Amino acid sequence: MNSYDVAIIGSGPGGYVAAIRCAQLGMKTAIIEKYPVLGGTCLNVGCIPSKALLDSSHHYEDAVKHFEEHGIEIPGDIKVNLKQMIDRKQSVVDQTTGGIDYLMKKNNIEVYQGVGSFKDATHVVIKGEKETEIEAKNIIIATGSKPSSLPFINIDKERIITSTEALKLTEIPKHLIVIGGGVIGLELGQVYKRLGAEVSVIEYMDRIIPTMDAGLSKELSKVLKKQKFSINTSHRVKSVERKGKEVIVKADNKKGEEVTFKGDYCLVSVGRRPYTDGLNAEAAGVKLNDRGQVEVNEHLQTNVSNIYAIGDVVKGAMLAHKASEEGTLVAEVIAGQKPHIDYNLIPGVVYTWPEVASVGKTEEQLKEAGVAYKAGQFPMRALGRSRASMDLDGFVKILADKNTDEILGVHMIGARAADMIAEAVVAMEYRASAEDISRMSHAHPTFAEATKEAALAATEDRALHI
Ligand SMILES: Cc1cc2nc3c(=O)[nH]c(=O)nc-3n(C[C@H](O)[C@H](O)[C@H](O)COP(=O)(O)OP(=O)(O)OC[C@H]3O[C@@H](n4cnc5c(N)ncnc54)[C@H](O)[C@@H]3O)c2cc1C
Ligand SMILES: NC(=O)c1ccc[n+]([C@@H]2O[C@H](COP(=O)([O-])OP(=O)(O)OC[C@H]3O[C@@H](n4cnc5c(N)ncnc54)[C@H](O)[C@@H]3O)[C@@H](O)[C@H]2O)c1
Repeated sequence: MNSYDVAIIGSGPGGYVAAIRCAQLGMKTAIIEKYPVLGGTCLNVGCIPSKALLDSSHHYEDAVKHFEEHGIEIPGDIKVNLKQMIDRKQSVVDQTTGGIDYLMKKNNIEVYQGVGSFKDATHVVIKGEKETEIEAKNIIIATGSKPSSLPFINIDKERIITSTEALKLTEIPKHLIVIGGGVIGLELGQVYKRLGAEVSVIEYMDRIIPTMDAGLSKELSKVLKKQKFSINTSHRVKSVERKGKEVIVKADNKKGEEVTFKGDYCLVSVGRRPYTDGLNAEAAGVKLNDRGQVEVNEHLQTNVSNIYAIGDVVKGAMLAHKASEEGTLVAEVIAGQKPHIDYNLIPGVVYTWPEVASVGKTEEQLKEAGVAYKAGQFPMRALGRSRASMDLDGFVKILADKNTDEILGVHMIGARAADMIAEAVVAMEYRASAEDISRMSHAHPTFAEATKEAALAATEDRALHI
């Protein structure tokens, strides 16, 4: 039987990063993945394919709506070739997952294909083409998550679908009904909206992206409505029914009135659930909590001391970069180091256009905690860079401690906010004040100038260009 210092179950951004870090630290490492392709949700049916489709559909929308204004004329009709778009997405995925194969080989990590199932706290049985058993001193559970649904919905994967099917449709929906106005619903809703679908979003809470700063929800809602999205907040979905090619969704609005939505596809994007099916965690004595997550302490150690868990299968934000940070942390803990993750500084991004990005506390959280704070906000439309590219929507908002000026949260919506948020993460990591950012030179013309201007506004209400 093969023995390892560490065996990792699951090869998503949590598992494969943990494997690389373990190998870098000199540990004999194995990784077990149930699918023939490495990379997990993020690389195969998550982050990467969704961004590939967002990019393609963005190009199409630009060509149809904005090229003429830029002085670019395309003779004849501009058409979508959905098959080519989906094929390109798949080739991006294939290149990316191929890169993980290369990294496993480069780091001498043994890859096992099959479902990993605990036999006991130091042995895992791998049920693939043949059954193999391995032994490991330490085991990391990185089994991720799966889409969740509502009890009365039958996901048929044809017309009533999850994100996985939405990434490989063979036709553009005429009317896509999206249940859940969170990250997946809005990103994939925007893909099909740009390609010509009518899109209706049904959200249970009183605003879309309800966990982010309310200012961001409001601005994104405004922009999406301008893009002709139908946004229906405070709606409680009560039935989803398929009749041939039609999907009928019934919901109660805020007043308790029944509202009926009729479309040809319905995307269910109401969150994801931790995935431990087939893992046989009980054989190792590993405890799950009542939400189905693997229970861990601050070192991401389970109740069994040599078994750790990371990523979507444990508490916290279900984000690829959070999973990867946890993978690194656990590898270093096993190696006897004392790493640390500041969860407050894990940024969150929604890749709609305009992009939405956040780090730290929201205004709602600061108010609830009774923290005295000041806010500085700067609109993207006041930037030369925004006018040059015609990306006028959005703003950057900086929240800083009223007394010390330390930055407590940064919330932005606008072109390239996903990349711009990195400056805020660095600043907060070093406990910068708003004045620190306001005194740093930001290249002109860039979208990042909005961050400096928001910092000036937060420091002394002295933004320059407004
Ligand atoms: C449509 C979509 C878009 C997303 N976009 C983003 C984004 O832009 N940015 C971002 O940060 N996050 C994004 N996410 C979330 C991101 O994909 C997850 O947070 C991330 O993949 C979690 O990583 P993980 O390693 O914990 O688990 P996963 O990536 O889910 O990987 C778990 C792996 O474990 C395997 N596995 C499970 N059980 C077993 C077993 N018993 N034996 C062997 N293998 C097993 C699974 O097959 C899977 O490959 C997106 C998600 C979706 C669905
Ligand atoms: N850009 C990114 O980082 C990215 C992209 C996609 C997915 N993800 C991750 O994947 C996970 C799942 O994404 P998601 O969009 O499914 O979840 P989410 O939690 O972002 O959004 C789910 C939405 O559905 C709403 N909802 C819940 N029950 C409902 C109901 N009965 N009726 C109507 N609305 C309801 C919620 O209020 C919420 O707004 C998220 O945790 C997210 O972090 C991240």
